[in-house]
Amino acid sequence: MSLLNPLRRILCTRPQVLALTRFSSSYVSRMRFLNRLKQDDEACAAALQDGQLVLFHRLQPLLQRGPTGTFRPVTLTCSGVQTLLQNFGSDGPLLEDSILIGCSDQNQAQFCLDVGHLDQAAVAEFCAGTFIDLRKSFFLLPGPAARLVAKAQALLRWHQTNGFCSATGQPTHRNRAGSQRVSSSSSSMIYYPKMSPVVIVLLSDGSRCLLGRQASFPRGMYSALAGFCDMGETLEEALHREVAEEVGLEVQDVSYSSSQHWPFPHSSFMVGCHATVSPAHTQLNVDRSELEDARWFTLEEISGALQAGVPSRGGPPPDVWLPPKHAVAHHLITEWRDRQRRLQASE
Ligand SMILES: NC(=O)C1=CN([C@@H]2O[C@H](COP(=O)(O)OP(=O)(O)OC[C@H]3O[C@@H](n4cnc5c(N)ncnc54)[C@H](O)[C@@H]3O)[C@@H](O)[C@H]2O)C=CC1
Ligand SMILES: [Mg+2]
Repeated sequence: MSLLNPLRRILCTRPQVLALTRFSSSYVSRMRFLNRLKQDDEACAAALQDGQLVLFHRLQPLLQRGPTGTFRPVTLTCSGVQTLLQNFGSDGPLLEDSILIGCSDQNQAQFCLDVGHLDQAAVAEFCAGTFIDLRKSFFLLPGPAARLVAKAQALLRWHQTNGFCSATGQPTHRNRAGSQRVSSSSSSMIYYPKMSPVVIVLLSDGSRCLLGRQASFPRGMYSALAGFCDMGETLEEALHREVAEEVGLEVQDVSYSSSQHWPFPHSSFMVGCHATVSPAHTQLNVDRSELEDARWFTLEEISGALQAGVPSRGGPPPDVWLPPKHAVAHHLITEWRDRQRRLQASE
């Protein structure tokens, strides 16, 4: 099979002019465009014809190393995917399984498609890319691309596991964009993709911050405390409860920092907060069934660990290292370090 010619035809090498680019390229126009595609199946089908597609194979995204050595998702045109499917003897309707995931800066609708029924190595070779496990991909890709493939994989997974109505057992059917599924029974129940809310908190006693590790974490990695919100709880209640359960402390002030969609293992909505405990009450009582260890860390220790970064594979990991850049835990720890430095400088 000749690689280069089909490749040239199928890869999106430059932005295409869209019928729908009559909108201005502003953020508001893009968001309204996307919202319309979720509601209007015909408009969505038309946008797919001019859209970009990111391929997955059994939930692994197809990546490619760019000229500067950085990874990026392989992006194909609609006709490119059709060519690929024909080449591999797959029939046309599969393209309709694609799911809307976003809109490029050039107002081009972005979709994802899982070709898990095709030969993985052959598709990868055809597209001059590699299918890479999502956890690895997430940290190889730059931020916006990492978020896009994480969202895509979460949606693909949700569709693959929500084919039936949980009330009646009848099949569910998706809309064109893949933003919902409706039960085919008389109940017409509508299902939307789900995320589990998780609160993640960096505790400070004024001069130190608290990090913990679960036995399942990679060796030596410490992170901020996190926990799933229970039904009926506010975020603040979940935060107070998780800290009490995991390390036996009572939290004082809480402030919101930032949030992120976390695809591992099953789509959590992480809400990142800072909180304080009284310097007089910092004695830990760690629940060893939840955490293998939890400790207070000084500014020097945190600064050093941030500076050292994530250990490379192969050699023995350091005693303590911190979550990588794309994790909200990393963001919280960096914010704390910067705030402590400012405080020290102003003293
Ligand atoms: N992005 C980031 O920076 C970080 C993300 N995380 C993520 O936060 C999440 C929660 O942290 P944990 O300390 O594990 O939570 P956790 O302290 O609530 O303990 C997990 C346990 O909670 C129970 N649970 C209750 N509701 C659940 C639900 N909706 N889904 C799954 N389990 C549920 C299960 O028994 C599970 O074993 C994890 O998925 C982890 O990957 C954790 C640290 C850093
Ligand atoms: Mg926890």
